[in-house]
Amino acid sequence: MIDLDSLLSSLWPIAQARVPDTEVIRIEDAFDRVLAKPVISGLDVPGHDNTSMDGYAVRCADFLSCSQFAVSQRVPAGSSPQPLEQGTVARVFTGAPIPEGADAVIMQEEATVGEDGLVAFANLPKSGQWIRRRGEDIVAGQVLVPSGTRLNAFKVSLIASVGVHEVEVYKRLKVGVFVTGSELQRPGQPLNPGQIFNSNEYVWRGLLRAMHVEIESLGIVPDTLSATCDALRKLHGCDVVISSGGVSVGEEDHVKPAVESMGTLSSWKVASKPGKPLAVGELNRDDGSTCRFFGLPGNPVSSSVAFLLLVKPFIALMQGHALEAVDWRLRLREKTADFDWLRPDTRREEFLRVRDTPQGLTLFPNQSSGVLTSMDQSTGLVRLPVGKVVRRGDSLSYVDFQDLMQ
Ligand SMILES: Nc1nc2c(c(=O)[nH]1)N[C@H]1C(S)=C(S)[C@@H](COP(=O)(O)OP(=O)(O)OC[C@H]3O[C@@H](n4cnc5c(N)ncnc54)[C@H](O)[C@@H]3O)O[C@H]1N2
Ligand code: MOO
Repeated sequence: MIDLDSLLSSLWPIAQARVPDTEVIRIEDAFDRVLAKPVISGLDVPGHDNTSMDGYAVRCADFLSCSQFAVSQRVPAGSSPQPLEQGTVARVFTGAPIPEGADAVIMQEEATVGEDGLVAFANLPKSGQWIRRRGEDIVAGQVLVPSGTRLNAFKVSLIASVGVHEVEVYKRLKVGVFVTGSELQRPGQPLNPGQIFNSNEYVWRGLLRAMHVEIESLGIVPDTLSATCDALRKLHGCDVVISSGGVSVGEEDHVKPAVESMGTLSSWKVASKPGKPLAVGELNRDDGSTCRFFGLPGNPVSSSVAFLLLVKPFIALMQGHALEAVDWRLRLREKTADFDWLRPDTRREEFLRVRDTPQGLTLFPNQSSGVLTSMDQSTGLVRLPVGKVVRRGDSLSYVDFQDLMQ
């Protein structure tokens, strides 16, 4: 039996060593993806000086000698103006380019057009007023979005604003999942005697979705060696494969032999409660490459805890996230126990489901690894060293589910 710290230390470098593939995709498809190559603007935005108001483009110096002006040209947005004739003004509309020679815009609300068509203005213009300058938003050559950025709506819009329609992003990780157990039934289907519903898969699905990975699920796989081997063969093209159940020592537990027949099993027992039977290994592909495999225990709490402590951080590291952001051991905080725990496990460290309250940590009354409500009703886990007796008032290491799930 390997201790959890040793297992994590052996796994993290494997995840970090991954060189991610990239692909070029259209910006319409780029939301939530991570840029592999920076987007550099090829142009200035705005591309020309333009007016931010409907009104008149003027030359301030003309106001020294004139008080009424002829309108020498009309410039809608999207047109290309002539240089401004001396002593005249140009009718301009929001977004229109400023004619060469003009150096201010006067809003039309401040203008009066006489019967003779000449325009007079209520106020003298200030040089530069109501002109949006070329490049005031973005300049050509500027790194608009650096690589490593997850693209949200604003960033994709920014990329579109400089006319780029394709971006190079990291390929999404593909995670294959299946659950083993002939007793399992899909939610929504009638339960036959002795059957239970598959709930484990939904913890993974929820957490994997937030990690923006691609999920390929085979759903429920019967407890036979051939069905388990088939499932592994179908999924071994994925980056990571996760299963639950069938990793203990019973005759119905086929995951270990199935993995051994298709690759290697590096460990299958962790000194952790819950989550002791845990098959960690790799599956060989035909081209000589391998795929990571995690066979989690079937018990719902064991499967959830093993996923949170081990699989989720592993995948996050593969995605290029920093170790400091991923390793939950750095999020452990000292909190006071508001409970006694007098019969600790003498061979495995324990992760107790607790609630963080103003009085201290309270213990969920049923710590059985089959009791899924203990996850839902708790706020986090206490990490207890092997054999540790807890008395009310003791200081304990606590990690919040928010930190584990984010
Ligand atoms: N003789 C021994 N028996 C067991 C040991 C042991 O060391 N010696 N370890 C126990 C521990 S600890 C755990 S954890 C479980 C793990 O067993 P498996 O991974 O082989 O899981 P199963 O037997 O297939 O299932 C266990 C339990 O969980 C339920 N289950 C399974 N899959 C799902 C699912 N997708 N959704 C909801 N519930 C699921 C299943 O019906 C069983 O009740 O082994 C102990 N036994
Ligand atoms: O380790 Mo099992 O995961 O305790 O129930």
